[in-house]
Amino acid sequence: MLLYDSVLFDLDGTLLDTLQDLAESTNYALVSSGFPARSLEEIRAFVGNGVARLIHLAVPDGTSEFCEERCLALFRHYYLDHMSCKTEPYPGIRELLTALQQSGCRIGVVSNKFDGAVKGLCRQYFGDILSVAIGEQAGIRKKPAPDLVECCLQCLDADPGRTVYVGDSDVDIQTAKNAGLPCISVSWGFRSRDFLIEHGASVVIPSPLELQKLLVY
Ligand SMILES: O=C(O)COP(=O)(O)O
Repeated sequence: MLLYDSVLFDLDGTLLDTLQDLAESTNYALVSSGFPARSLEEIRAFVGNGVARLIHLAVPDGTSEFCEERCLALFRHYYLDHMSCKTEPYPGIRELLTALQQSGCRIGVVSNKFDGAVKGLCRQYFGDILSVAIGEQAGIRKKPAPDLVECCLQCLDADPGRTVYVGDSDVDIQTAKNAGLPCISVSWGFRSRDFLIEHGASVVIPSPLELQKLLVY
């Protein structure tokens, strides 16, 4: 039995631990641009609002728009070639997705990462378990605007009244709210349980196995 007929997942920090590859690509772009590298913890805090925002926060204050754009282009190019070097699904995620799929759940992914990388990573790690994976693209506002979620609901032909959103960040809590969906926050990703509660999380789940027990029973 399913608690919800459809589940929309965030990608980075929720399904996949992408932090090492994001950090290495960011530091490649920074150092190639003559800027100092950033620590893993700094980069963890910068992720969640798309790669343009990540690079904007990572470059030194006062960097010109031209240099920031060039750094972003270096990042994108390098990341596409290195995005699955150290990236892995969190333990228990494949089992969770398989259990949902076998129970007939519609599963979508909604990410602020650029669309090409989102589709590539989802194909590589989850094959056809996921029905739809949507990332940042021209003409659709990023999360926390509800646009990507609405697009995903449409592609899945999902009933919003029977759908839940699952994510690891404050951006995800706000996105679910803006889209009118219930939100399950998860604390195995890039943000702590305390941070999520401070940012309005009503349900925080500590592991994919616990989430599986909640969603499939
Ligand atoms: O690129 C990012 O900021 C990460 O995006 P996500 O957490 O929405 O998957």
